Amino acid sequence: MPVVEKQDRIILQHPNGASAEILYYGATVISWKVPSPTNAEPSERLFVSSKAALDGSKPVRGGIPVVFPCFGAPTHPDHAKLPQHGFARSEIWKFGGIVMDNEAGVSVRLTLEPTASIKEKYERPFELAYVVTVAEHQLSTNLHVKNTGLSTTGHLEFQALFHNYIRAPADEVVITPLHGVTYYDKTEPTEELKAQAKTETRPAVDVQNFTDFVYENAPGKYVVTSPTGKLEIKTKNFPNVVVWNPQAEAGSKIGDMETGGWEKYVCVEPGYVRGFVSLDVGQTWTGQQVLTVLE
Ligand SMILES: O=P(O)(O)OC[C@H]1O[C@H](O)[C@H](O)[C@@H](O)[C@@H]1O
Repeated sequence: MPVVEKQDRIILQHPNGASAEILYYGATVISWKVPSPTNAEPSERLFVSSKAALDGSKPVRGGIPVVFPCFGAPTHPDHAKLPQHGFARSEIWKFGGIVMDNEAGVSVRLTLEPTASIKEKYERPFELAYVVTVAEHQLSTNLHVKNTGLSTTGHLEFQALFHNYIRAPADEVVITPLHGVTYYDKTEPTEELKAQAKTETRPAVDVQNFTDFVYENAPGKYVVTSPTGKLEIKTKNFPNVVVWNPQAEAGSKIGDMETGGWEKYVCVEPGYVRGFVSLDVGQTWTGQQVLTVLE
């Protein structure tokens, strides 16, 4: 059975060995094991902290949390009552059916509509559908956002991001090609400095120091390279990418981060987080990423 439904999660199994696990909580992909073109033995490509809560008590520290409708602390009046990174990563999604189940890919849909707990803090009408697909060397995630409102409720304004925790030795991993791209540095101490546009000068971006950079007008296709593997991230409708690694400086202050966890991953997070997507009534926006194992 290539799609296995358990009480708290769905497991996708591709006939050639790749697999993924998705929690209903947050629609969080918490495991992606995949063979590489040169090694038929599937290996885990995502990082999940051993201290992460997987029981729905708090967002998962690792895997691929879905960030919606705000990235970071809310800045839009519609999001004012929401926690950091919004509610999508901490709500229970529904199973919306199998989309595809063959050699080309094994794929399921999860859905989220306003629940009582969302309505307490967020009033906009919306529908989310999240489609996760496992192929031989690939994992694709697609987020479809629909404005289900009436003409009187107006535009749906939101941010969205896939918070990928890519398993890799943080002292050796590099991300390309970001040379020449404008970015904002969230590690700066003041709001004024955080808002200052900088230009990336490195041909290959590393995270050997505490890094929390939001790249603007990013190329949409990235390669994450380390001695343990090479991964391509190809995106659609995500003009930004965030590169985050807290290193010991900030990582040791994160309650659900295992000791030294920051040495084991880099977050490369495609998103729409500078400004807002503005969706007219009845319209749907789709953000997509395709992760391909190259080595
Ligand atoms: O601790 P969390 O709410 O999961 O956020 C973890 C991190 O997410 C993103 O990468 C942000 O750019 C960081 O500033 C933030 O620290």
